[in-house]
Amino acid sequence: MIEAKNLTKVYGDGTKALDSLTFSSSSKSLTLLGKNGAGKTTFMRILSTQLMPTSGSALVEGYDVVKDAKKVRKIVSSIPQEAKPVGISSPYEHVAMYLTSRGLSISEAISRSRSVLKDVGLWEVKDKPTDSLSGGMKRKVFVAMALASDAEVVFLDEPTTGLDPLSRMEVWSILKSMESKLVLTTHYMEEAQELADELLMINRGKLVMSGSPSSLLKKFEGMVRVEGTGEIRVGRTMIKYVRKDEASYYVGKYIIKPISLEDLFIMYAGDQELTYDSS
Ligand SMILES: Nc1ncnc2c1ncn2[C@@H]1O[C@H](COP(=O)(O)OP(=O)(O)OP(=O)(O)O)[C@@H](O)[C@H]1O
Repeated sequence: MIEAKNLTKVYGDGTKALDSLTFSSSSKSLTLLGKNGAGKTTFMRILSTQLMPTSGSALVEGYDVVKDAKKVRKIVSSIPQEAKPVGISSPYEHVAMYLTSRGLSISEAISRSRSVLKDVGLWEVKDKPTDSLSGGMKRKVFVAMALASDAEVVFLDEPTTGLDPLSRMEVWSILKSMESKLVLTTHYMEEAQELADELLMINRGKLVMSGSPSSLLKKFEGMVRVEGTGEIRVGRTMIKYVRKDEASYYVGKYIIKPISLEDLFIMYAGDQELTYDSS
């Protein structure tokens, strides 16, 4: 269970990254969505005890992230967005050392590292210095660490950024097979669709909406997206949402796309108050 009550974070330079965020979730897999700078990483860092809130409270599995920080650290594993491997150490050393630092015996750490490195497809490069691996493979080292941790709650900040489409799908299937609860951030809407039981959308540190992908997409039920015309502007693209039975009018002249989480993002992640236009 993840709970936040009036959670606020003001950084030293006065930036208010979280603004009285109140939210609770008992989902197995929670995905945080929001524009760059919305406050997702700040929220994850507070939940995983890497950052102190300015005010308000947050609980992970019932433990307060400030008062019970040591207990929280025992049950969570966190892979930050900016995580960089130690270049001279191998994937195998990364995973095994991480596990021993979490209190596993050396023999347990060795056997679990071996099995996880096979699972994530890093077995053939397990003894190479991570410096010599590709960017995507380096990212997978951290996925392997999270997977191996067996933590009750695993926080992953943009876990598949930089991975090729096949590797990304492999990582999704690994994450789905994990028993741990997952809290992740992503800018890939297919990833959110694939992994999230529940979405939390944040804008300027405030909760915009939360719910299952299917319940949130009900807002667009019976509609399609038309690109090339309309009032909504995303960069140079003009968009509107019309009812499916009106779509035939646009066929051949405009691009018509089925509704996806991207549309939820377009409509709600920013500051604009947008409305459906079916004229
Ligand atoms: N150490 C810091 N000092 C000052 N401001 C910060 C610091 N870290 C983040 N911020 C600011 O806090 C706000 C929220 O940042 P945060 O990293 O939480 O956003 P985010 O939603 O994770 O963004 P992204 O999707 O780009 O990773 C932004 O305005 C950011 O510039």
